[in-house]
Amino acid sequence: MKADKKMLKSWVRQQNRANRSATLLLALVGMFNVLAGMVLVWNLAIILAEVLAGGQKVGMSHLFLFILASVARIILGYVQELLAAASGEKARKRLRRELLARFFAQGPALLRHQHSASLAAMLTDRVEALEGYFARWLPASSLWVVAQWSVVLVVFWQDHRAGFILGGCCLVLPVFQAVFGIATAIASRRQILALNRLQVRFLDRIRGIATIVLSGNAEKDAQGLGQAADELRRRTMKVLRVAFLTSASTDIAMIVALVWIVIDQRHGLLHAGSVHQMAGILFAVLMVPEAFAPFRALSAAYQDRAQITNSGEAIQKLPALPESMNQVVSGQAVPEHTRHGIALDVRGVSYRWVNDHPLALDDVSFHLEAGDVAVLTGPSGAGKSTLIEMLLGFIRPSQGEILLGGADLQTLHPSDVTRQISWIGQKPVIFAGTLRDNIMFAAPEASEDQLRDALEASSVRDYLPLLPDGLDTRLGEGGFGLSGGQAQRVAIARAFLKNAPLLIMDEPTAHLDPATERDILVSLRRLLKGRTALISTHSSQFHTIGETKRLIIERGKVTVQETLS
Ligand SMILES: Nc1ncnc2c1ncn2[C@@H]1O[C@H](COP(=O)(O)OP(=O)(O)OP(=O)(O)O)[C@@H](O)[C@H]1O
Repeated sequence: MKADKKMLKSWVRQQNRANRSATLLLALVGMFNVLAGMVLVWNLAIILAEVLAGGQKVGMSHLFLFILASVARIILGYVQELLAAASGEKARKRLRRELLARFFAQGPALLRHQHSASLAAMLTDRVEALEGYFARWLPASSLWVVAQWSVVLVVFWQDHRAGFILGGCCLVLPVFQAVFGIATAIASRRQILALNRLQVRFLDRIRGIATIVLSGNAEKDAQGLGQAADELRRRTMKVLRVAFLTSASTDIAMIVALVWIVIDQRHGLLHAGSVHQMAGILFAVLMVPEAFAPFRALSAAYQDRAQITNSGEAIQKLPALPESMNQVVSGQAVPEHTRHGIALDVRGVSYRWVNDHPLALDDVSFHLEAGDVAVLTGPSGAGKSTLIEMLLGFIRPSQGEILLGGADLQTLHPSDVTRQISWIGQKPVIFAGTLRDNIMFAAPEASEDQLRDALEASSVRDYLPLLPDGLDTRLGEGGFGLSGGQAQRVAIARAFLKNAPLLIMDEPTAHLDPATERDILVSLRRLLKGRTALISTHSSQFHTIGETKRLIIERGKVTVQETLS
């Protein structure tokens, strides 16, 4: 728990450092704004004193300085807004890049312990909610003490008694900050948790809409959703109430300072000996709101501060980037492959998902020569998917090593690993976009000739006439749907285009009927030529695909390892 807090603090410090120059620039502009405010109020006080003294001509220089300071404040305020928006946007872009890198480095393993709705919300809502932290909280927190106490000092220099009163009232503000700050942090954290619960619940319901309707539970489920939405509403109202109380307490302190100074200075106000004396008292009174403005900006951004802790905690739960992603290994080995494929060596590999649970992989060893086609079978839960995730580089062995083309997977940059491997899973992901986009996604730089060959070899060409716009038909959410077999051919076409020397497949025909499976096997046979392959499957049809090795895995151990002639 303590270690988590330490990590969170260091992450927040790292974010603050990354935004330091923008924060300092904003604070500097804010300080100029405060100085312009002093010039404005001083000249206004003199003009008012001259008018109140009766009949005296208003000095043109004071009027000019008053207008100049007013225009300067408008311009500085505008510049502040622009800089704040730019600073918030830059920080959000940086965070999204960091998050995406972590998501991609983890791959599918991430979805085993995080809900996809939480991940989507983290990348969108949570990062968006940090805008205020970078754009408002950081500049306000670095400016408020300096800005507020320079106003108090200037008032003190003009009128000692008024300066003392103003300073005294300002001293109670940190107490309010401590009390309401804790309350805001708690309320805001509860609001985020309620929002997350609603998002997860909502996405689950949308995905399972058919199951819910067919089970006759639609109304009950809608009530559940309504309750979750109501909880979020209550939590949000609580955050707003605390924010209102913080703002009201600052206003009370300001009114007390104002009334106190006016009562204390009433004799001077009514019987001032000179315009200068009257201007001094008016200046002290008019500067009261200016003295409280920096704290008001700070308390308005207090909710934003709570967001960084909430988001930071969620981001910290994500696994860190693998070290090889952050460092450039000089002189690192490069995997070697031949025109037959690439060699794969798995040596004494073990892995445990959860401490105290049995090993998911227990001292697994096997060797594939370039061009070998290994069919991996075993009962459910034996460790096939765990092995595949490890070969794809998403998880790392706790013991043993994996050599790809003679190079240790651990020492390779993840992009070097992915270049060597094509992966075909049970259900390929079809993105919203055209069929062409979906296939070219594997190799965006591929030529039209290469695309044509991939369409031919994968048999995608066979169903093109059935699609309304052929290759340009829009697929995915809101687009045209593909059957399981057609979608799997898209995955095979991607693998042809990528042309990687190692093919890894995880039950590529699991959801297909026997006839479609046979068709897919024809395309896969073509794909296997000149490549090494490891195919995890429950289907006996794969024993006819040109298998050269047979591996059986049970309870995390390779129990059978045969080389076939
Ligand atoms: N994220 C995880 N957290 C904890 N345990 C896990 C996790 N993923 C897998 N396991 C466990 O590891 C073991 C191997 O699971 P794995 O998914 O690799 O089996 P499999 O052979 O691919 O099964 P199937 O054929 O059903 O897909 C199982 O006991 C499983 O419960």
